[in-house]
Amino acid sequence: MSDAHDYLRRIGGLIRASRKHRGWTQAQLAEALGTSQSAVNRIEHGHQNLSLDMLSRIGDALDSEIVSIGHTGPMHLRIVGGQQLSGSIDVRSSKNAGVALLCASLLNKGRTTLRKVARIEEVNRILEVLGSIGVRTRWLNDENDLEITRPATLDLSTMDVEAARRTRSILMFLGPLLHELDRFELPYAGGCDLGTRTIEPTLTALRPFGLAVKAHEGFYHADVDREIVPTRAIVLTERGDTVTENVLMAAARHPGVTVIRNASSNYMVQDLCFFLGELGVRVDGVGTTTLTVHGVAELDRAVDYAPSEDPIEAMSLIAAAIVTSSEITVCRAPIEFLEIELATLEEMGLDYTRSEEYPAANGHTRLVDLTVRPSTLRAPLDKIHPMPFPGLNIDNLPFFAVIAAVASGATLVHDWVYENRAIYLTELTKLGAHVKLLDPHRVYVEGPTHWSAAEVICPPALRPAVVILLAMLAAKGTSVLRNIYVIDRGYEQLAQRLNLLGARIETFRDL
Ligand SMILES: CC(=O)N[C@H]1[C@@H](OP(=O)(O)OP(=O)(O)OC[C@H]2O[C@@H](n3ccc(=O)[nH]c3=O)[C@H](O)[C@@H]2O)O[C@H](CO)[C@@H](O)[C@@H]1O
Ligand SMILES: C=C(OP(=O)(O)O)C(=O)O
Repeated sequence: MSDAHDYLRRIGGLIRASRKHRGWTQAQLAEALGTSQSAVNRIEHGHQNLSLDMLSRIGDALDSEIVSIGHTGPMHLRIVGGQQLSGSIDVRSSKNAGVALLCASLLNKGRTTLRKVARIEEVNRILEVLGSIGVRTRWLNDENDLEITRPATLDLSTMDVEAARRTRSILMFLGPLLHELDRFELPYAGGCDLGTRTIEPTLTALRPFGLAVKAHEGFYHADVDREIVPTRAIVLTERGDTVTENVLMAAARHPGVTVIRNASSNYMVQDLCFFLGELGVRVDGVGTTTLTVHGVAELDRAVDYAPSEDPIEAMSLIAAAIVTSSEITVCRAPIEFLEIELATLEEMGLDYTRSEEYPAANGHTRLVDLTVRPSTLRAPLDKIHPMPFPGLNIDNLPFFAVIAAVASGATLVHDWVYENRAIYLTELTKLGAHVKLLDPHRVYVEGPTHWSAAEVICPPALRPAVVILLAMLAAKGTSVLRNIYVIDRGYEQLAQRLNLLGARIETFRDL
């Protein structure tokens, strides 16, 4: 086969996958392009030469950047650091609520509309999985509103296993699926590589709903015994987010009252509770560690919900202002989920102001605009460590390493949660920081740092990768950050949005 034909065949495959992802037939795509169904068929099989104009029209019609770019090699960033940033930036909706709500849409026989969903790779993977099992999803506009319509019966045999394996969120199919399938399989979950991330608490917590899971050869094999229903409160062995969300989703369609104790009250869990409320499932105790769910056997409503802003993105932007010594206003920051972080930063000497509070589109979450100004920071007296909400968020902890690097003095950052995340923070030494790994859970950071530009490959964990990017923004000269898929998993157009604040970041791929 010639190179050109192979290339056309690969592009055709991408177009076909993209079209199916949108839930379109060849005829529908043909109509959108003003061509015939047989032409689309030829394109998808690589039997038709494609002009750049046609490729970009297909990209527009299918809303797929991959097609308009036409190749899929890893993406990298080239950063000219040392620029001062300025201006204001809106925080987008959260990755973690986005993926939870996509999974929760499976509970609803009616149409689900989610407003301003983060258009990130993690969401794309779940959309691919949903599309592959027969769920129709459609981006409605440039605002990232998303419509989800599930079929009466789901066909798991056609699941896009490759997409499923790339996200940890696939675990959140367990709760919704146990209501409609007696037996099913899900591939092992992926996500950030942070050392062993157990799923045992999830399996234990779903057992009272009759779910038994055996892990075997890359798949979780699930069996549901409908005779078994919860008879007492479900006590979580860990106050985890995913486990809490799974139990909430299982309880939502269990006709009766389910009490969940030691529940996470973190931001994505709260968004899920509010969404369930819109679906007709009352959840008492939102924001506390005891949730009482008044389940309803059949959920069938046209539901419209706007997940709230991402506290981790807000923290990332605050950290960007701090390390580049810039004045930035971070608008729409969910203050309730940033209070400990801000109190800690205030103690370190951060000069910032916050606006009056105003409600998020979900009507519940409290937002503020935060203006962060250049400050001279000192290391905190005590170690910095995360706790379940309302503590300092574990996903915000890595940002304290790069902030500690610009503060004078020594800071101990203690990540007791993950077996293998702190280790990635030592990559900051490549940019001139003094970061010492004391043991797998603790790093010692000595500042202030004289940053120097470097070339680094993204560690396989989202937040540490962003931390490296922030250090590159601070380092004078040109840095290169390779393989940024891991960042795109959780942030929407981060480089482009930082550029609007005055950063100089260019995206490129290997040829
Ligand atoms: C899609 C999503 O929402 N992902 C978030 C979710 O992942 P997720 O809920 O999947 O988090 P994990 O289940 O991996 O839990 C995090 C880690 O904390 C440990 N642990 C957790 C709670 C506890 O009370 N004791 C304890 O030891 C777990 O063993 C695990 O090692 O929560 C994590 C912790 O907030 C966040 O980093 C992730 O961004
Ligand atoms: C750990 C994270 O994500 P995930 O659970 O998707 O791996 C994160 O958001 O930092």
